[in-house]
Amino acid sequence: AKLEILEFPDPRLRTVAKPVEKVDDELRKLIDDMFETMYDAPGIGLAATQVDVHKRVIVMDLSDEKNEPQVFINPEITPLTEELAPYEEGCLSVPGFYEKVKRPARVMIKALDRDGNAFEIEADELLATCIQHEIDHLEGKLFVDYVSRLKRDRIKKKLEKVHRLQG
Ligand SMILES: O=C(O)C[C@@H](Cc1ccccc1)C(=O)SCC(=O)c1ccccc1
Ligand SMILES: [Zn+2]
Repeated sequence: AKLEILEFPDPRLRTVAKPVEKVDDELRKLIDDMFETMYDAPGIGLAATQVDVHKRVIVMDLSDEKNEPQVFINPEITPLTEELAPYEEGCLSVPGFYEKVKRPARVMIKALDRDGNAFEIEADELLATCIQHEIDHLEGKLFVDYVSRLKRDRIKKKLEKVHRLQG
């Protein structure tokens, strides 16, 4: 089922997600619903926090054909370089706004897959940017936290107005 995506400045987006205890069929149902929600948005990533489920689960698919789904459960990230790479990031929880964010260019990710098996991958380019953006969501952080307060307040005002008009 398609899930509702929370939008900034909803305070629930600031919740710190808890580790997954058990990778079971219930969790796999959530994962499938997250993929359906992400592909429909459309987006290339989605963290459980964004659909108001505060568990450390991320789904991603960077492919053009939308046929390379990736699942990261209880992800742990380690920067592999001090080099920072800039990227014009978007966010399904901050619709219509894009801001340049600098993040470590190469990272190591350790996580569980949808069957609960541990894996480890090295990421660079968009995969590195996106996984760091998603892990931020699990920590209650948003990409707007990296821009000036002035810019963040402008984005907040604009989205609050849109939400008021939506009633
Ligand atoms: O809010 C999210 O986590 C999803 C976000 C992920 C992300 C994109 C770009 C840089 C960092 C993180 C998005 O998917 S925003 C939408 C988007 O970027 C996109 C949508 C369709 C095709 C390609 C990109
Ligand atoms: Zn986001």
